[in-house]
Amino acid sequence: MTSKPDLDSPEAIHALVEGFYERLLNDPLMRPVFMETAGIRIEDHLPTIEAYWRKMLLGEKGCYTRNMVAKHEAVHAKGPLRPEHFERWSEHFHQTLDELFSGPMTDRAHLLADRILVNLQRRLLG
Ligand code: HEM
Repeated sequence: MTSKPDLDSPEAIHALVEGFYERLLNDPLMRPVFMETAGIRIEDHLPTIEAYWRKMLLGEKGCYTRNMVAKHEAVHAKGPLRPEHFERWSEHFHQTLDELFSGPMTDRAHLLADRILVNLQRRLLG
């Protein structure tokens, strides 16, 4: 068995985001939230998500400075997010991580995602 790399570089984060969004956008529950409700432009959105994770995991400063909660509040106002969206987001995120990476930074990404998701869900759904 070949060991997997850790999620410890911008290149690794790029691969994570590509793999994660491939799953999200092929999922009939999740795709409409991104493509219809929010109407994202993939070519703008994916670099934003990468910047967010570079900030969170690599501590890169200045790359992501927006208010991500407000962004989700705006999506939720246009088309309500439900508990199953949060569950599915989480499944895809953790599965992508497990498939591609392992190591201390990968563990940290699993933990961070859980923590942020719980907070976001509480803010949006109460
Ligand atoms: C139910 C679960 C989630 C759904 C359906 C969801 C969906 C979305 C959508 C549609 C956008 C695009 C907003 C826009 O540009 O109008 C977005 C942006 C974003 N999401 Fe999520 N999201 C979820 C959970 C999360 C979680 C748990 C995180 C972090 C761990 C996260 C991080 C981000 C970030 C950083 C952005 C970029 C915001 C910006 O443009 O500055 N999302 N999300």
